[in-house]
Amino acid sequence: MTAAVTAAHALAVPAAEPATATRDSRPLRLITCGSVDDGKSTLIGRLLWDTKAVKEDQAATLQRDSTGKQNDLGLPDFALLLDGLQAEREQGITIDVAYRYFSTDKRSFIVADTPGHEQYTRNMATGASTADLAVLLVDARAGILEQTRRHATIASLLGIKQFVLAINKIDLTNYDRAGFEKITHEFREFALSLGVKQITAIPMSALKGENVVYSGEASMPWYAGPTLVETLELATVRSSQATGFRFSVQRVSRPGESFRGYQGTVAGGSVKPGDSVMILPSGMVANVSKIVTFDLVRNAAVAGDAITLVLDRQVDVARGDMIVSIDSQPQVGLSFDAQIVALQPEGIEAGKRYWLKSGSRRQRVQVQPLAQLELKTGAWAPVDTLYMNAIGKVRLAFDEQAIFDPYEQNRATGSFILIDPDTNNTVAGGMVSGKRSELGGIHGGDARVILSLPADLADQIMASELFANRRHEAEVRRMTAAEAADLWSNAASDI
Ligand SMILES: Nc1nc2c(ncn2[C@@H]2O[C@H](COP(=O)(O)OP(=O)(O)OP(=O)(O)O)[C@@H](O)[C@H]2O)c(=O)[nH]1
Repeated sequence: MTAAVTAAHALAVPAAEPATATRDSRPLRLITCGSVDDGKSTLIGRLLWDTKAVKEDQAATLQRDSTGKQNDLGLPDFALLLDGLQAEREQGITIDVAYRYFSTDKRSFIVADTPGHEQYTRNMATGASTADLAVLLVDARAGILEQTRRHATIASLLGIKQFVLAINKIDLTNYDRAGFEKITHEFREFALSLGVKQITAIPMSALKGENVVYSGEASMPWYAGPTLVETLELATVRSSQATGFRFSVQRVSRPGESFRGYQGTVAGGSVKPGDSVMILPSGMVANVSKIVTFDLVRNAAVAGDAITLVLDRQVDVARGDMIVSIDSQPQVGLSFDAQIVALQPEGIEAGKRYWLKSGSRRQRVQVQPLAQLELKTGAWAPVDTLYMNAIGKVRLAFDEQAIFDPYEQNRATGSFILIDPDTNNTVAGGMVSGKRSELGGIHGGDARVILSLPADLADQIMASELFANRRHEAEVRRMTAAEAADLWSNAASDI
């Protein structure tokens, strides 16, 4: 066993729990992104190795598996550290993301380790990416690619404001300073169009460990900036979000006649016994009488806590309902605007009905693509279909009241995935920007169709839909075809 392995063991970080930091008790969460082969696995492996987060058994396996594959420094192939995860993934469909923990004496870190583009975007969108910072990997020889722009855009849509541009494999360009500066400049220009200002560009060799944990000064005397880990140590952890109490009911627990509790995870804000809450979508009101966890009665719970909530009266609460604070409520409505990332080759078709899943809620939704982001120019172009990997603005039209917060206010209650009912595939991940204030529900999207019918028949159809779906907010309008066309083009230009 080598000295390095012994040290690694001494400082090993438990796989299931983040290490406790000595200064900032909140770990910094980061994601790494880049194109295939930019060196993501090598970088994460290097981070774990150089911060001594590799456990003895892993280190021994790594040394063994790397035999014959060492780089010119005689170091193992760090990407192999992550291969175990791939095997896990092949066995089960539920593991989308693994979190790797490492720490320095200043703070602890959680890195979301997601192989491949598809799962990666999916996890961003389902809220697994609660990241404070994104590390964007670029191959120093290739520079900024469309994938770099896409990942930067998605990360910024997801509210990430701190970026590290890791210009990797700099050793393969002979540590070329001009090349590094050119890539940095190009990325800064692009990032400005996203409104991203906090960018640290670092020339790096993940393979050789230069400017990752240890300085690369010997090879790059021209670079006086921080290493990756120094940057991460100074990054800020996002403050908690701006919504009130949010609790999505996952299970109604009725172990006996006298006890009825609602189980789930707090998705925003906090709650304590005595608080007045509202159950959505019914709008019924109750007070919290007790908060229970698996072994304790608690006097408060905050975002992230898994609890059973007991109310002071018998109210009708079902799985998928949301219990919220009375004084700060989410938006309830039939039509919302959202931004989505299409994840499957079949794309997102106008008017097709999908399942939308957000927290424990699952609802039918009709999706109307409105515009697609052109990655080269940053402009939004009108579209009817969003193909794989496209980032688009859409309108969501529901049959029954939907409940969301704008994503920027609450990542959990503002994000969703779309599932194709025919294939059961997750076809998109999305973030809600807000409720539509104009025509409610399906009418915004369907106006063209319904209004092309004779006016009284249109009224009849709308009235029966209103009745069937309890669309309290919907507005029945009688219009001429020209008015309808105007309404539609105004709505389309309003995206
Ligand atoms: N010379 C050099 N090679 C590197 C560096 N970083 C990674 N590599 C090599 O580049 C190849 C790809 O690295 P990976 O870490 O597997 O890349 P990845 O981005 O994780 O690739 P995927 O897992 O396929 O997405 C491997 O052969 C690495 O050894 C570097 O800084 N310098």
